[in-house]
Amino acid sequence: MGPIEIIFIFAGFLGLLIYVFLIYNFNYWKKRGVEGPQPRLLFGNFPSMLTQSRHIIYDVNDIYREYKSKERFVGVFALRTPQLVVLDPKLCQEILVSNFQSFHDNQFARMIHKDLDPVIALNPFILTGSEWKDKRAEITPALTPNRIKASYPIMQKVCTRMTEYLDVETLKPVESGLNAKELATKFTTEVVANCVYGFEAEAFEDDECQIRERGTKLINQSFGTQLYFVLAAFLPNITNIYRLQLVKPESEKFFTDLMETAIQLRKETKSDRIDFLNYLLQLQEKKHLSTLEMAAHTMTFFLDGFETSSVLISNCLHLLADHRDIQQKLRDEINYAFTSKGGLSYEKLLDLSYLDQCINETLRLRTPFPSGNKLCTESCEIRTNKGKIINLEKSTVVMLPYDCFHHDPEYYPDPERFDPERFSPENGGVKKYKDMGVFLPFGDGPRICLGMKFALCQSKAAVAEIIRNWEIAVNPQTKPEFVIDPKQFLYVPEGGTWLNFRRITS
Ligand code: HEM
Repeated sequence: MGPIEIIFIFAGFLGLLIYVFLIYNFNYWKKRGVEGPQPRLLFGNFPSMLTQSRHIIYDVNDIYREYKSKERFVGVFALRTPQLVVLDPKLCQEILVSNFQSFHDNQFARMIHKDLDPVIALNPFILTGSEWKDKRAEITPALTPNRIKASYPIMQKVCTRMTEYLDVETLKPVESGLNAKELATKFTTEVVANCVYGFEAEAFEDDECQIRERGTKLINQSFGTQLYFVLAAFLPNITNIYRLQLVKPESEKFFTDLMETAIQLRKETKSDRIDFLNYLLQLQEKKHLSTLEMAAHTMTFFLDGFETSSVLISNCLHLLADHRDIQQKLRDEINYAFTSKGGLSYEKLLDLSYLDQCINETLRLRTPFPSGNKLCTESCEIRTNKGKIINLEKSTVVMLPYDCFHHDPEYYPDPERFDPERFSPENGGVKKYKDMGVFLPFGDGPRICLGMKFALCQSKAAVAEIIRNWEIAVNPQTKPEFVIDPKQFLYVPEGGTWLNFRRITS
């Protein structure tokens, strides 16, 4: 046998091995009697994970629509790894709330290692088991309604700064309009920097604002990291064998230095502002936290807080710009509550029922986190539609497709329509949908979003400020159809949201 033949035989053998490796798991769900779509070689049931030709939630929606009338859940393959997709909101509620002890961790926890990435590993979203419980309890008092109320004057100041910024920007002869997401991110960066670090980020003054840039690029997005995530989808155990540092060392240093400066400044100025930093300093004294631990706490606020809320704000502005009648109705409500002396007080802001409806309808239609991926932490039994009991193995990833529930005509008639009336008090308000388990923008149960009230407050403050002062319209540069950007994890449109602003008050 010559060398060419040997190479051919070797290549054929290797090809066969890879083929067997890719498909040998594909009968995993069949063996257990769980229905589901046929996986494709290499791609499994979520081809978009590899091709990135569309956002993965579109693949999930296709499966949901095909199976939801037949099954409570289906077995799928993320490339080659078995996962369960929940189709029944009642089962979703069980996983999030009543059977929480069997699903208390997030899948993402597998990817992060405390010794390598301490600034993000202490985020409650990442933490697992009792460590999660302790850190969540530690951070919860920082986000009580009283503390949010105390931060509201800061938000109002940032609102004024945003209007000044818009006054200047809208004078510029730019045909493309303004990028709503950019505007919203400037706003949330400034609010979070002020509330967390106690100083200004100068996000409106500086297009290359350091805090924002560093925050957005905190997780290394190199080709190597992306490859690691894809490999982890093929071979989940790789995260135990080869551990990758996700945060660049210079970014970690930037945020710990920032924390040190913030602490020093607060001690020097002896400010008694009841903000997040004030709470952290009390916590540091009580629990002797290191600067790194303090920085990790601020990262929780920062990472979870600025991007998600800016997605909500920009999507809400987009929908309002597209529905001028709803925009005007909202403006009337805001103007009625606004007084020239006190502006829009915290209590009044939270009392604006139509604003609340518009925000909830945006969260339904364009859910920033379109799904939740939970880990089965303790094997348990789940029941199929026909009453058959399936034993779910420990470590199985369970996908909760929030976006699919939010777009299901069975729960929301004419689901693609932006209709804030769905959430009116006369129609049962948001409670009706929460009770049905079909309104989940913030998740539910013991792990429900910790910053929900803060997020709603800052988002409402920004939307109210803009709608009161500006008439907004969609600029033609915005794509007519909202297609989620496949390269983003959150719900943002391809091509961005571009809006025209016309001043109505001076
Ligand atoms: C519109 C804005 C936001 C949305 C849509 C959102 C959504 C979510 C969702 C879906 C989860 C997962 C819940 C689950 O596991 O079931 C979550 C968790 C979390 N969020 Fe938010 N979030 C937002 C803003 C914020 C803000 C402003 C903060 C901090 C100030 C924050 C802090 C957290 C934390 C710490 C967790 C982890 C909770 C835990 O695992 O115990 N979020 N959020």
